[in-house]
Amino acid sequence: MLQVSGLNKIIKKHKVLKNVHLNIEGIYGLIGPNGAGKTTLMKILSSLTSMNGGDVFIDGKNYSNGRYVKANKYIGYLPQDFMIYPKISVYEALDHIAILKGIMDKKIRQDKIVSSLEQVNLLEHQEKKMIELSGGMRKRVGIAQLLLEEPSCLLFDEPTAGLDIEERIRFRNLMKRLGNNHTIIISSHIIEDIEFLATKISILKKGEVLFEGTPEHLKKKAEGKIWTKPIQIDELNEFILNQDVISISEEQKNVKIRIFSEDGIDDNYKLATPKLVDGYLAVIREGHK
Ligand SMILES: Nc1ncnc2c1ncn2[C@@H]1O[C@H](COP(=O)(O)OP(=O)(O)OP(=O)(O)O)[C@@H](O)[C@H]1O
Repeated sequence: MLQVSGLNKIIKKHKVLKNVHLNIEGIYGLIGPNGAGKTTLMKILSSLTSMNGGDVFIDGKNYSNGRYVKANKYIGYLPQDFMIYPKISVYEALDHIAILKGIMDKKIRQDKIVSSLEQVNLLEHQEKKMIELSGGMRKRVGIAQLLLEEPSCLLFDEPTAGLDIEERIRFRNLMKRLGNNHTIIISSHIIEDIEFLATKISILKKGEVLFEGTPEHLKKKAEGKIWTKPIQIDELNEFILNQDVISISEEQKNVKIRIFSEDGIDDNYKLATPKLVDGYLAVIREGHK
């Protein structure tokens, strides 16, 4: 359990995080528009940048001095793009990082590298050069180097961005598995990934927490606001222009549109069960008022 309390961050006189309070547990989805402060928060938690006041607790113990979080041993951060030492092998890269992390005993280092590679399914690729790896495999090496220190919390910043479909699914399953014995924070704009992974969600906008709760709780925020209606395919353009269409689905010759509206527009619209994306929209739009 990772708790953030009263955290503030000012960059160039601009308040990027404003009195942020979070109770982070399980697989925690951090979502919000561009510039909301998600990456900044992750960088603060992993000691890569400072803060302007606030406390960070892991299992009840405070690891902050008000300026920096000092919990490197417990918190591992995977940045958006992980690429190191392109010309050496995966094993050599991890060996080098392990030494930098202060694991000097060769046998201990070997055991830790093998165990980390096993956890990310890369043992059979240990001889490959970093440059020969796909984007998803590189990210898995990024996780393996975090696991060398056995952190209890893993932070992933837009982990599936840029991965092809199969890699994305593989990477998502790996994160799900790691969630069995780690607290994980995932920042992502890909709502399907959050839907698949997150057991708890927070929404950040302009540095403020607008929502924290379970996926079910978030869906409830859009109850009574999502409507569907079957239309003819040639009417679609007009509806897209004039209504707040969230998605469309094809049903035989008809197209069904889903729209966001505070009240039903006319009797032809039927109230629909909200999805996670609808709850997100409801919270973000409420935050506009
Ligand atoms: N080094 C910096 N100098 C100036 N402004 C910065 C710097 N780093 C972050 N910011 C500003 O802080 C705010 C939060 O940025 P941050 O990258 O944390 O947002 P984000 O939620 O991760 O966005 P995205 O979803 O686009 O990755 C933005 O307004 C950004 O412009």
